[in-house]
Amino acid sequence: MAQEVCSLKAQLKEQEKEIAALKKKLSQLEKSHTSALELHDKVRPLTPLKAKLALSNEDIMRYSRQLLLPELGVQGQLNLSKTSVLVVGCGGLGCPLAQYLAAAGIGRLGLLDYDEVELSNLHRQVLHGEENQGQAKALSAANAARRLNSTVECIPYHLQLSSENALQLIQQYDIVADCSDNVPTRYLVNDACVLSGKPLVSASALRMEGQLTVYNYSGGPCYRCLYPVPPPPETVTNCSDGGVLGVVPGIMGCFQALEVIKIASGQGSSCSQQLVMFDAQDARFRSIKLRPKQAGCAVCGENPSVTKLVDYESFCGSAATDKCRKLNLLPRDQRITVQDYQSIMDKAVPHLLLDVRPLVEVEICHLPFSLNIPLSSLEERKTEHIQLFQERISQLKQQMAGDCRPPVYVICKLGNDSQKAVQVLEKMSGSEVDSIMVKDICGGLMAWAQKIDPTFPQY
Ligand SMILES: Nc1ncnc2c1ncn2[C@@H]1O[C@H](COP(=O)(O)OP(=O)(O)OP(=O)(O)O)[C@@H](O)[C@H]1O
Ligand SMILES: [Zn+2]
Repeated sequence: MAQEVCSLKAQLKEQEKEIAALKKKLSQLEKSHTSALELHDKVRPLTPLKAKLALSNEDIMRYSRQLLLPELGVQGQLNLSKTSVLVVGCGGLGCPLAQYLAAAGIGRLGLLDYDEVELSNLHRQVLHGEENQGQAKALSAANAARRLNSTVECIPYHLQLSSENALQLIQQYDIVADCSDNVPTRYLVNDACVLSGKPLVSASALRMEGQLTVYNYSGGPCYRCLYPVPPPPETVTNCSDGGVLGVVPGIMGCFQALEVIKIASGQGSSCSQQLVMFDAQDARFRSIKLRPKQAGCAVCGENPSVTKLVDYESFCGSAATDKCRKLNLLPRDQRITVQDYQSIMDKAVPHLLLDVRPLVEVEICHLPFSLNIPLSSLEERKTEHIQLFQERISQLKQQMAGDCRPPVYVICKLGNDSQKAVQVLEKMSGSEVDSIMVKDICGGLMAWAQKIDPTFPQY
């Protein structure tokens, strides 16, 4: 009887988890579906932007504080009203940028993003609110910008910028702002801007640092002039890996808005061939001169080899989204799934769970009984960590009957670092380490949260 009650309770718990996951999915689908009608999911030709000949009384009231600036004045304001800007990415940079461009009275704002709003976006993507979770970022940003200034024409594009649509889209705008977060998109936006002769105001933000420059403007270099070869994919970090303090993209997005406004109003930007770096730790901006436009540049040089858009994911060796950056370093038999690990836990099979994330992430959440040794410490063979690991293996051996190899399962956030850790452990010598059987848990803790335990925090 008691056994039956227990089993029913366990079944009920399982079904509750499934229901919670389904409810979440349903609400996200409903939100994006109801708003989908207004969204542009493909590129359509736009009607030309109507040029204002004079400011209305309402315009004068609304923009009075900036009209007073001799640097802007009435002509600058009229210039803003006839300028269109395409914002690529409505995330940490795109939100403040779009907010200030709308407030300043830019004529037309194209807001492009393939993604939907998530809770973890809200600390920095300030145009989106809690009620927008699950909604297309492009639409959420467009609605927020319209609330701020209904005279600005906002066009939401819920699509991924790609080699197929970039030229058609970018040709319809006067200025482009790159607010994306991945290398293939940066090259794509750059090449499309060079091929269509548009200035590109580009920024980035990570951890406590930001950068800004203006490409393809006033005879200055393009992105490829400076970075002809993409960086190795494993050296690139983004906000979901490295973290970012929300204010930092806030500052950099505002800075992008400033340069866009200066270009659009006619003052001009001084950031061509200039890289501005912001260090939030020291509260300091520094500026360095970049090399000039390169005659040998593949896209803007004298004999360009890139005359049309290419396959940027192959060129960079990485995906144009940060959603599927999954490495496959280990053979299948050296990896277990989160379901496999759940059954190991349920059956109480003796093993060691090694969590190789940095301590700061382990403090956010972790599975019970895991041993934390960050990947960097394993790579550097830090003596105290290796000793700790060996002690735990000895304990495990004592606990296990017979002479089979003690199993070590390695976990991280997404299943990339854990594979690297397996490779490091395999190369290690020493009697305790030699005898282990080490495997990686595919998809890491985020797969655990999605597939096994919906109450486990996703970060
Ligand atoms: N090729 C692309 N087409 C459309 N949108 C893009 C493209 N590449 C990147 N983006 C968008 O650019 C934005 C970058 O912003 P940011 O890095 O702040 O957001 P995020 O990807 O939501 O963050 P996180 O990495 O924390 O999940 C994202 O919303 C992303 O969807
Ligand atoms: Zn160039």
